[in-house]
Formats: sequence, C-alpha cells, structure tokens
Amino acid sequence: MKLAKFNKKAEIFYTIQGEGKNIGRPSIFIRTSLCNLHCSWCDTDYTWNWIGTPFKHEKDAEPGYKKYSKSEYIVQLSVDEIAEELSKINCKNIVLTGGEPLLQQSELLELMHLLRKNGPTYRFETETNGTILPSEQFDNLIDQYNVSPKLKNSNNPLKMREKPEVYKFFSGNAKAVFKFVVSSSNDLDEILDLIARYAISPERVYLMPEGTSTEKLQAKQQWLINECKNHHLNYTDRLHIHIYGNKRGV
Ligand SMILES: Nc1nc2[nH]cc(C(=O)O)c2c(=O)[nH]1
Ligand code: SF4
Ligand SMILES: [Mg+2]
Repeated sequence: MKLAKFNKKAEIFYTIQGEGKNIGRPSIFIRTSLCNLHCSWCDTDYTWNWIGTPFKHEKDAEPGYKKYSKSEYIVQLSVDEIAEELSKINCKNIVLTGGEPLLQQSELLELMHLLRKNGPTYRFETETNGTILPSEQFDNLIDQYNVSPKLKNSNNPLKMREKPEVYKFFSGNAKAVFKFVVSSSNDLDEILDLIARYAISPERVYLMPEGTSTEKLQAKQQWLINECKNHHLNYTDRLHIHIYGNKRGV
C-alpha cells in the first residue's frame, strides 16, 4: 500500500481524533498517499501535489513552496508490515486517512481483515472526500465513515467533487457522518443545498472551520457556531491544531 512518508517512515501515529463525531478519542491514524481531488487549501498536499502536475495550491504564493517528489513522499508498505507497526501501539481505534483512502480500498480491506482476525475489538473509521464508492466487503468491515464533501471553495471542478451516486450511498448509510470544511459565509448556502438535495439528517452533519492555526479557526468560531444553532447542525473544532499546531504526525 502507498502511505505518506514522514521522517523516512510511514505516517502512522497515535494521537487523539481532532475532528468530528469522535473528537478527543485516542486513535491510531494511518495516512495513505494519493488523492483524486486537489483542494487549493489542502493541508496534506504532500499526498498529491506531485512535480509535473498542473494543480494550484494556496501555498504557491509562499516563497520556497515546491511540488513534491513521489520517491520522497511515498513509502510502500505491505499489509503485514502495517499490522506489525500497529501491534506496537496499545490502541484499537484506527482512523484511515489520506489523501483519499478509498483509492486503495482493496488493500485497506485486506488490512482490516487481518487486524480483526487477530484482534476482534479493532474499530475502523475512514476519512473520505465522498467521491468513491466503497465495496460491499469494505462496507461490512468499516465502523464509521467521516465523509467530507468538497465545496466550490476547494477549487475542484463540480464534476469531480460531486458524485451523486456516491453521496446517495453515504446519505443512506447509517455509519456515515458528514463534515463540511467552511472557509467563509459564502459556503453556507452550498452546504444547506447539498444537505437538502441528498436528504442528509442534520444530526449527522458537522461544520468545521477551515484553518491550520488557532487564530484562523477562532476567527470563524462564533459565527459558525451561530449558524450551527440556526440550522441544528453540529459544530466541530480542529482540536489537534489547538494542541499541537500545524504539524505532521499528530
Ligand atoms: N489528531 C488528528 N485528527 C485528525 N482528524 C482528521 C485528520 C486528518 O488529517 O484526516 C486528523 C489528523 O491529522 N490529526
Ligand atoms: S480531498 Fe482531502 S486530501 Fe484530497 S486534496 Fe482535498 S483536502 Fe486534500
Ligand atoms: Mg488533517
């Protein structure tokens, strides 16, 4: 499986879930590489913004920002090697993230199989951008989908970011919760429109401010919480940013 490479090793880390329904829960994160979308504010751009690709990123304006080389930012690990890494950590809540983890769902399925066989108390969550259908076998093993539909503010073309059959699948799946990244007040109408069109129940929706610093998150907090109250949606912070800052592996 292709995982994000960090300090010459696979980006597998034990921390607390910083976002959404299980905020605060001790969890092991496995960060897969590769993504099928290219959000201009993505904070894991080292999983997709490869040298030679035409994708734009907010950080293009920063002096010294460079696209990534696959050999420096991808590490290939077998399912057995990943299971071996996980066995060293005393935690059974696994969060599959990326990039877009469902691009490698057959390998992740194998990993979940293997882990459950050896430890039936393992629990699996996957983060996903909601554009790829999980297989029936994957759906049988996963416990929770954290679906994060991408909006206009991500700068992905509509045809790539909104896959109606996939949104319908997740809307009808009781294991799915939805997490919308909110950049500005312009995003609200678009979110409410998606919730209405796909009949997503409000108690399964989390609105999360976009930002990779406490200052940026707090600037949106009061306003966004008011919108959550108005529309009976949940607010979620990005707890790990407040605790650790914008760092990898936390
Ligand atoms: N602590 C922590 N919580 C997270 N929740 C979602 C994350 C992600 O990058 O997918 C993430 C992450 O990178 N760290
Ligand atoms: S879908 Fe997620 S990982 Fe992919 S570019 Fe967007 S924010 Fe980054
Ligand atoms: Mg993240």
